[in-house]
Amino acid sequence: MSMNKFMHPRNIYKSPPDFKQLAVDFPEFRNFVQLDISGKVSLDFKNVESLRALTCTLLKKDFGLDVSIPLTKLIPTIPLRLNYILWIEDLLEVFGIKDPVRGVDIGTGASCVYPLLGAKKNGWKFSATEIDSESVKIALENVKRNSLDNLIDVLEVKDDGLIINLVQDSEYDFCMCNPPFFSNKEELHPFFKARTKNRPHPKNAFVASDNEVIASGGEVDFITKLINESKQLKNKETEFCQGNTTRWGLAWTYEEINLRKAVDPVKIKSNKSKPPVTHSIPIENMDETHLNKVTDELMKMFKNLKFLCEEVSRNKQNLRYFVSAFSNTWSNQRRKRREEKRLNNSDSSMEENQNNNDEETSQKRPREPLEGTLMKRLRLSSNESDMSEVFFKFVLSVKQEKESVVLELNCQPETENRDHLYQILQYIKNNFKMQ
Ligand SMILES: C[S@@+](CC[C@H](N)C(=O)[O-])C[C@H]1O[C@@H](n2cnc3c(N)ncnc32)[C@H](O)[C@@H]1O
Repeated sequence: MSMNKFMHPRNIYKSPPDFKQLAVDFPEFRNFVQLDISGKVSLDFKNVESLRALTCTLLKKDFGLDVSIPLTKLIPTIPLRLNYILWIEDLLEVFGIKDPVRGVDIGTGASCVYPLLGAKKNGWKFSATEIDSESVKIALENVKRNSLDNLIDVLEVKDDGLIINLVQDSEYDFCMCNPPFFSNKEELHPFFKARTKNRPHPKNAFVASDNEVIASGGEVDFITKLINESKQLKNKETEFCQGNTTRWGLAWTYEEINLRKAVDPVKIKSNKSKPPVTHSIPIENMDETHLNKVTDELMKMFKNLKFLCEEVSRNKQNLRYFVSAFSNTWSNQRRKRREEKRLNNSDSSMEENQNNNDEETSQKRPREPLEGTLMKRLRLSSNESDMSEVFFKFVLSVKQEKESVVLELNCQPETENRDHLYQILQYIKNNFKMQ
């Protein structure tokens, strides 16, 4: 739950749910928790039934929703789904749209989670589309069980258009979508889309039917199709859309309105109070390739430092990344190198000793320092291997200016440490070599 600080400021799950209290209050949840000898209650996130129990219990406790989802269908993570609803609330506020609000949810799934949340929490009306007939049936039952059929229409659709048929004769204030993320079965592997092999293993079990998460062309084609359809509907009432798989949100409008006024998930994460740490790399005869050359060099450096680097946004003049470090791999580099060199030397002479069984040489080397050296090596390697917890996280912007590329580093509030930021920038300055 260390990622909770990334959540929307109004997300009630910024403080993790109290599993103990949930187990006391909800017997159906109690069956899935473990109690250790210290009295701590935990949940096995790798178990799909436990995840379903958590989802259904949170929906019941926090929204009064009674939802049933078969284990063969996508089990929505409620804190993330709530994030998107809150984001839409913010966008509607920017547009000045108040009751009655009417939206479309494309691919609502068996849970019908977004319409149920939006209708119950805010009284929004929804047209919820779904291509999978089994999911449509279950979604309809979920809507009915919660007496929300006056607000939510679940529509079974064909794969012949996402909103084009829907929006022909009705008006909507927004259109949202959590698209099928993958384009084929191979992509279901957790590392397929990872930009680095260092990405930690997912902590949660993943279950969904193939149709729910696979569509020809994956999320990019799905959203491209949606954008193209929305262009055709430009003068109709399509205001914005959200596409989301890995917590990325995409919103657009044809109105003269600055969507940035709404809560920007990236802005939430960056540190607004302190200015970024910056460094300017002078470039002679700047052209459009230089920005990429600089970022390529930075990525190589970050790979050496075992950082996890995720691109957040990209345009011709500006690239932005979230960078996570899992231990301090950047400071005292010279000392670490010296240490390693010394270890290597001592290792090779130790091998020589063993191979040659040269009594004289072995007598020259006392035992004590050797043990000390081995211990140091253990400490170094254990420092570097734990990828499960983020040690330090920052935002890196790489901006092309007239005769330079400017780097801006900014702390993420949850691991705020300006010293780390200065040290990492110093490491970059010391090691940056433009090819
Ligand atoms: C990733 S799931 C999202 C389900 C749910 N909205 C959620 O967030 O948990 C994508 C859903 O889109 C549906 N889908 C795929 N193609 C579609 C299409 N052309 N029109 C409507 N729904 C579609 C899938 O069946 C699946 O239920």
